[in-house]
Amino acid sequence: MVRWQGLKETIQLNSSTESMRPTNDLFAKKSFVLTFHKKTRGIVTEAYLNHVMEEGKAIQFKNSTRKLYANNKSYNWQYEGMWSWINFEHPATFDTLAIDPCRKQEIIDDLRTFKKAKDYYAKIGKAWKRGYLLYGPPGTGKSTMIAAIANFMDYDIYDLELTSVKSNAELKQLLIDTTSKSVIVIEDIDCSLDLTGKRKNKNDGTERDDQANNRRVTLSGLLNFIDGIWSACGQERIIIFTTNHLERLDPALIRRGRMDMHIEMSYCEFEAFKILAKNYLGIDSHPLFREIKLLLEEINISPCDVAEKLMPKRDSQDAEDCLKDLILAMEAAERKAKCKEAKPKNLVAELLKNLACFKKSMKHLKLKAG
Ligand SMILES: Nc1ncnc2c1ncn2[C@@H]1O[C@H](COP(=O)(O)OP(=O)(O)OP(=O)(O)O)[C@@H](O)[C@H]1O
Repeated sequence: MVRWQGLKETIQLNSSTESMRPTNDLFAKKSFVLTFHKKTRGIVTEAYLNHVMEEGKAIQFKNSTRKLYANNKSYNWQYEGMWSWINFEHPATFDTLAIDPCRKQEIIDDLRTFKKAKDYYAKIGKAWKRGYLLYGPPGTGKSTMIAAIANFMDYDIYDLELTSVKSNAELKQLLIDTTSKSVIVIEDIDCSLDLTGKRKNKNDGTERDDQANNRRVTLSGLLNFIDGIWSACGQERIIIFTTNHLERLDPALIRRGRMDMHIEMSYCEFEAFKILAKNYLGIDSHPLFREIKLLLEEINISPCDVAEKLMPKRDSQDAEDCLKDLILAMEAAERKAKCKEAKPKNLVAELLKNLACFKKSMKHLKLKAG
């Protein structure tokens, strides 16, 4: 039987010992006293205290605020370090993420397995890291997924802006300066690195030929970043790429082993809609759900656009008003899509009409000439 007792002692600092602090400051010193029977000394001082320390560290890590890092430009490293950070306080979780529930469970299972797999990775001789490729149209939840993963794993996020990195050597330095238990993210990877070898300016889309200056990040530099020998310098890391254009990525970059899991973030389907309705309106069902289900089967609407409609815009707007707003928006989108589809048909009809007119005139001309 052990007994813990918390002690709090108030100490007065004097100016000679703490010269940087004002005199007569009062500080509280906290400690704990552990009392146990001498028969249990062996167990308490070894197994029990070790267990308490381990648990304490785990709780401290869980409670410590996670950080969101961004890379600094290299000419500032001397003053600012390689990465700047702010507290990471994104509220997204897997509960609030609107994707197909089976897919969601698969991702959660994968992350859980990864977290426990230190010995397994050591056994198979691989660095303890995993790559995820998130692809899909804008507003389908790729950034939200990254936040949910970081929250689920309790990891810091390193948001790597590739267009600010001048060379492969810099990229390696940045990698070395990241910590374990982290998610390293390169968003919109197709916009940051042209896989033919030229990099693009993210803002205006123009190409910079950095090769001439020998100052560029190349595909091989990036491949080394993901799984070269330096990539094993940290433990327990997840690397995530996002893109709106999967087809623009070099297969070498996204092959299994580099990007282990390819996750498609798709337009809103009914199961995802139900998660959004639960989050935004607090409802599991409604008579209008049937109509919404049918519309979702017909049109492509991003979860981002659905979420926007489900958000009440004024106090008097209830769940039904929001659902009606969503239906109106989807009906408008459906009409627009039908109009687009109809246009080529009209063009063909127009062409056929013109052709008939042309034939008629030719016949007329021939008759005249005859
Ligand atoms: N699947 C989703 N689940 C929950 N919320 C979502 C989802 N998709 C989009 N949202 C909402 O829409 C907003 C935009 O989504 P997000 O930034 O994650 O999309 P994205 O796919 O990263 O877009 P982009 O490709 O333009 O960067 C989010 O703030 C979130 O509120």
